[in-house]
Amino acid sequence: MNTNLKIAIGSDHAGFNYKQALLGWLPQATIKDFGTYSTDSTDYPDFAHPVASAVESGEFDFGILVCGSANGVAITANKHQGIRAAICWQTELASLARRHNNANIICIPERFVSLDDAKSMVETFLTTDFEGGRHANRVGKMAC
Ligand SMILES: O=C(CO)[C@H](O)[C@H](O)[C@H](O)COP(=O)(O)O
Repeated sequence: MNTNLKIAIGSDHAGFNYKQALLGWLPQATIKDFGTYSTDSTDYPDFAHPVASAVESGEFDFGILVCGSANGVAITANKHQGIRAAICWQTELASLARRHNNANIICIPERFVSLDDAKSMVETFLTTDFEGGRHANRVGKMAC
């Protein structure tokens, strides 16, 4: 995995355990933890917005957001004009999110996937390039 990538990661309480596992698995030099920092009940926008802003600014290359279903963090992150946040529950979806949608944040549903699948999705997401071509036309039309 490209250790030069700068990655922003965040979760609510329902995504905390997988966030911590991913922190211990990804190269530490390239990742910043935006919280949450326990399993105490939290509000996912409080963590999704900072991660989205960090990626949208260009300070970080990609974001990883984890919550129970991934819906909350994805809906929140996609409020940001420069964000293309994709909910992924299997590795092929993580690949397509990068290849076809040029996604810059992966949203993982902790309560619905295994940790091994989460790791596989993250590795695929971070190592797959956008294909451009016809897909670039479509991505260019996303803004409203
Ligand atoms: O937005 C969500 C649900 O679509 C996230 O999965 C949250 O993690 C979830 O709502 C948290 O639920 P809880 O009952 O408060 O733990």
